[in-house]
Amino acid sequence: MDSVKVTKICCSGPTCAVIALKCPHIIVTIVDLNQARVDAWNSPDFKLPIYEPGLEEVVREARGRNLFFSTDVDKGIEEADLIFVSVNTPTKKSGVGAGFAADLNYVELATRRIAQVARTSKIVVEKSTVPCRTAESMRTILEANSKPGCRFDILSNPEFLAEGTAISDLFKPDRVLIGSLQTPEGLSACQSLAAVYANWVPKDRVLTVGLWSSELSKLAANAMLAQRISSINALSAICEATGANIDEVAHAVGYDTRIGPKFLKASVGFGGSCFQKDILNLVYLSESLHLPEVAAYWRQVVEMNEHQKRRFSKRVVDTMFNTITGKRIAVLGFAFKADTGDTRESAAITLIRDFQSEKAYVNIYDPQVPHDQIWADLAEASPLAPVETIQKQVRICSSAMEACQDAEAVVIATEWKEFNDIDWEQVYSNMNKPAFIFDGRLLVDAEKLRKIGFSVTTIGRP
Ligand SMILES: NC(=O)C1=CN([C@@H]2O[C@H](COP(=O)(O)OP(=O)(O)OC[C@H]3O[C@@H](n4cnc5c(N)ncnc54)[C@H](O)[C@@H]3O)[C@@H](O)[C@H]2O)C=CC1
Ligand SMILES: O=C(O)[C@H]1O[C@H](OP(=O)(O)OP(=O)(O)OC[C@H]2O[C@@H](n3ccc(=O)[nH]c3=O)[C@H](O)[C@@H]2O)[C@H](O)[C@@H](O)[C@@H]1O
Repeated sequence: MDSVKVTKICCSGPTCAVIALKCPHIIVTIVDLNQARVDAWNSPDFKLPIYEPGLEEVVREARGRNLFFSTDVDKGIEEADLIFVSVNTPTKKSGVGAGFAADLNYVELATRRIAQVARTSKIVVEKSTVPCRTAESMRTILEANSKPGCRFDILSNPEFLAEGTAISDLFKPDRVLIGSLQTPEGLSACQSLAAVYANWVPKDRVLTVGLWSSELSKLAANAMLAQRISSINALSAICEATGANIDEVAHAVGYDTRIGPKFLKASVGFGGSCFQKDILNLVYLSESLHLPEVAAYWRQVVEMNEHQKRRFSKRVVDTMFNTITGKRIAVLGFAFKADTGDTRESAAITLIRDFQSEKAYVNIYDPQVPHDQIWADLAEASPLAPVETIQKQVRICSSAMEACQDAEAVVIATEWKEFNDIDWEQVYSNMNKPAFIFDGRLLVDAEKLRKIGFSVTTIGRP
């Protein structure tokens, strides 16, 4: 069966901006219901809705050439041969599976829209991270609502990029995974999408597998990445209690080629929009399949992460003579990792909430996170606290130096490189004494800071 040559794509997000850049012969329209987001994508001065290194250059080159942004979802659907569904799939907050299951409402609404609007055959690509066998539901919805002569082929093509390195991940992916039904039509649709990636991804990096394997591989990859972090963080607690050094342990362990050195950095806890959500999704899936031991195994990865955050806040309080009431703490970094403005599930939010509940004053500085985002996150983290109370306890600062002024302690919550270049002597002279530093990211040179006079506490070191 001949595969369809894709000439028009409709989708959302950085992935499709890169497809447009690499495939000038394909018209790519990114559609989103959110007008403010689309306006930002289209803004004349390239004030894009997300901060992502390298993204602006991609959009500058392709926008208006073969890359377009629009809220006209229906037109986007109608004109495309291939549609990526990359809508949000957050953890459900209520109803069946609340707190664990993925909320598939947005995927279903987008799918129904495609069925309703399409007048010609389409390849529909599931890009969102979804539970195993979601493509089956999408196919049922599409087929039950399709117009005569219209056929839909569903593919799974999970996204593996990480925030902060999205553009380089997309330019040089470890692999592109495409799952399809193993029917002639399914395999042909798979070839159509593979041909798009072939414009810049070497053939041996495009893996084609069955639909369900592809869906599950995405959850599996995130679960195993997060599991490495929880493993190293669990070991960091043993280091603190024994005198071992977690960096040395990670280095020694990672030298084994079977284990490898990446993703073994101990931290105050992983954050981000996906690790927790996807593991909980896997936990729910396992429970639904009557596999309680499997569910418990994966759940522990998230529980260890919660434990790591709590352990860190407690160490701050313990070290500061068992009370931080009325003390000023500077929190450097609010994003869930460096090189992103994203704060979803950021460990900083939990730490600050803990400091607030100890009645400390908190100064926050992050080079990328907008101030109103910080306020919104803090309000959501403490729903019972009146806004005025939060505002009395917290100050958002526009530099690290300002945040550290008159503080008793500095907490490094995000590994922004610029925190290494801070004039620590100056910080020391501006702080109350004894001046404490708590490095939740293994970022700063503890010995150098001790020489200045700081009392330094680092994750995974005694
Ligand atoms: N953020 C990331 O780095 C990664 C995200 N993913 C997955 O990709 C999916 C999307 O994640 P994000 O981009 O972070 O979510 P997001 O919440 O930032 O963006 C989703 C967008 O979809 C739009 N939308 C919702 N329903 C729509 C509809 N019916 N029609 C058109 N637009 C609609 C929303 O307005 C929103 O702008 C999730 O399933 C996530 O797990 C996978 C890998 C990486
Ligand atoms: O599905 C997703 O959304 C994405 O989730 C992660 O990407 P992301 O969350 O953007 O960022 P990571 O670099 O994975 O970092 C996640 C968290 O783990 C922390 N981390 C990471 C690595 C490490 O060694 N130690 C550690 O604490 C980071 O600071 C951060 O808080 C995966 O790395 C991507 O492959 C995946 O596509």
